[in-house]
Amino acid sequence: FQRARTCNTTSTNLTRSGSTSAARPVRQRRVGAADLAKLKALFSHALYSQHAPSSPDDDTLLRIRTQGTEEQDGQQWLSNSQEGYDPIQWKGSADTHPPWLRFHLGITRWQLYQHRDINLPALLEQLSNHRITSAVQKSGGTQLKLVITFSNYGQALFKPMKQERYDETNVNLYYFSDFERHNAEIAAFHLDRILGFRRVPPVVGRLVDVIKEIKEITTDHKLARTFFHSPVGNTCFYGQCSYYCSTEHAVCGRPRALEGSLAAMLPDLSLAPRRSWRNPWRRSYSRSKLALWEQTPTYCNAVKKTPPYDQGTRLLDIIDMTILDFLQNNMDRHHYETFEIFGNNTFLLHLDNGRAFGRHSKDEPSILTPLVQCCRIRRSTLLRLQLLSSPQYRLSDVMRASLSQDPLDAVAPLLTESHLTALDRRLATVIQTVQQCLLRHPNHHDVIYDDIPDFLD
Ligand SMILES: Nc1ncnc2c1ncn2[C@@H]1O[C@H](COP(=O)(O)OP(=O)(O)OP(=O)(O)O)[C@@H](O)[C@H]1O
Ligand SMILES: [Mn+2]
Repeated sequence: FQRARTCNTTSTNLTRSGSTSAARPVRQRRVGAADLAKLKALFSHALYSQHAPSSPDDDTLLRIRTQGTEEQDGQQWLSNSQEGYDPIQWKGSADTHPPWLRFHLGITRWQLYQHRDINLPALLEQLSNHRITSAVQKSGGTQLKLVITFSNYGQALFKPMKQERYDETNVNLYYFSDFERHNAEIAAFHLDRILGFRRVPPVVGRLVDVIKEIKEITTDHKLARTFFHSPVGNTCFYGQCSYYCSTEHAVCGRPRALEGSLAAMLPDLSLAPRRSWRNPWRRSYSRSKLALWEQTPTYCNAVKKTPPYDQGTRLLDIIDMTILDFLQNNMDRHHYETFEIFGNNTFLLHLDNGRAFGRHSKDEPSILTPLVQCCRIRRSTLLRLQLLSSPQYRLSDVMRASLSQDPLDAVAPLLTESHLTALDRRLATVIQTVQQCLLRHPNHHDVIYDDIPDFLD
C-alpha cells in the first residue's frame, strides 16, 4: 500500500487540474502488474468468447446501403469542409470510417460492441483526445449534461464532475435527489464490460477546458449566459435544467479544467429509434409510498406472465441489469431502453449510471429483489460471476486494472479502495442469493437458464 499514487502510463496529454490535492480519506492502492495480468487472463477466458451464433446481417443495427455504383457510394459520405470540422471522405470499407461510425455499424442485436473489439481502443482514444468543435446542452433529463461534437463529426454525452470522488451520498438524501457522478458513469462502463454484458456505451473520463472547449465554441446561448467566475477565480457554469441548475450548484473548472465523463453517443434516433420501457421493479420515487413489488413477495409471478417478460430472454436481461445495479449500488433504474428494430428479442441498454457508486459502506438489498423474487439467471452470467469471485480473477482487482486504463484515473483513482472492496462483498451476496434459490428449487433448470449448453464447466 502506498499513500501517493504515481501516474499511470496513459497516452493522453492531461494537465493536472489540482483537484487531486484534496485530502484522501482512504489509502489508495496503486494498480500493479498482478492486477493487469488478472484482467488479461479474465478476458482470455473462454467464458468471454462464448457468444450467440455469428450475427447474420439482420442482426446488426445499421448497414451501409449497398445499392448503387461504387462511385455513388463514395459520394454518400463526402462533405464540404465545414468550419472547424475535418473534411471527410468515407467509403464503404470500414478502414475509411472514423471510430464513432465503426462503433455505430458494429452494434448488434445482443451487444453494443464485441469482446476484443478492435475498434474500442480507437473509440476510447477519440473520446479522450479528439478536438472538440461544439458543446451544447442536452435537452430533457433532470441534470446538466452536454452533447459534445468532435471535428470528425463524432459525438459524446458529457456529464461534469459535481462532487468529490470520495464523497459518500448523504444518508438523508433520497436516491432520487442524489447527484450524478461522472466517475460512476466511467466505472459502470468498465464493470459492465467485466461482467461480459457490453450494454453500456463506451465512456471515458476527460479534463475539459471549460473556456476553450465549451464557452468559446458553444452555439447554445442559454448555456453561454450561465458562465461566471467563482470568488476564487475558477470558471463555472450551471446551464438550464429542472434540478440543480443554479449558481449554487454550478460546475467549476480548476481554474478552467473540469473533469467529466464522455459517453459515446448512440446512433441518432432518426436512424435507430429506441423504445423506453418502464422497469417492473421501478421504485416509487416518493418519500412515503412503497411500490407494489416491495409489498408482494410473489410479484415476479405476475411479471413472468406479462409480455414481453413471458417470452424470450427479457426477464434474464432484467436480472443481468439487476446484478449490475446491485454491485454498483444504483437505485435509479426507473426505465431501460432497447433498439426498436430488434423488437423484443434484444439486449437492454444500460444507460444512465450516474447515480451508481454513491455509497460504499452500505449495500442496498432491495436492488436485488428481481433476482430474489424470480430466482432466475443465465448460466453464462452466473459462471462469470463465479469466476470474478475467485482470487484468481477477483472483481476488485480486475476493476482496479481496467479503470487504470482511463486517462482520469491518473489524476485520481476513479473508484476508491472502499468502493472496490464493496464490489467483492456485493458479488458474494449475489452468488449466495443464487445458492439460496438453488436450495429452494430442486430442479436447477428452474433457476439457471442454460444459454451456453456447449460450454462445459
Ligand atoms: N450514450 C448515449 N447516447 C445517446 N443518448 C443517450 C446516451 N446516454 C443517454 N442517452 C439519452 O439521454 C437521456 C438522458 O440521459 P440520462 O438518463 O443519462 O440523464 P438524466 O439527466 O439522468 O435523465 P433522467 O433524469 O431522465 O434519468 C436518456 O434518456 C437517453 O435516452
Ligand atoms: Mn437519470
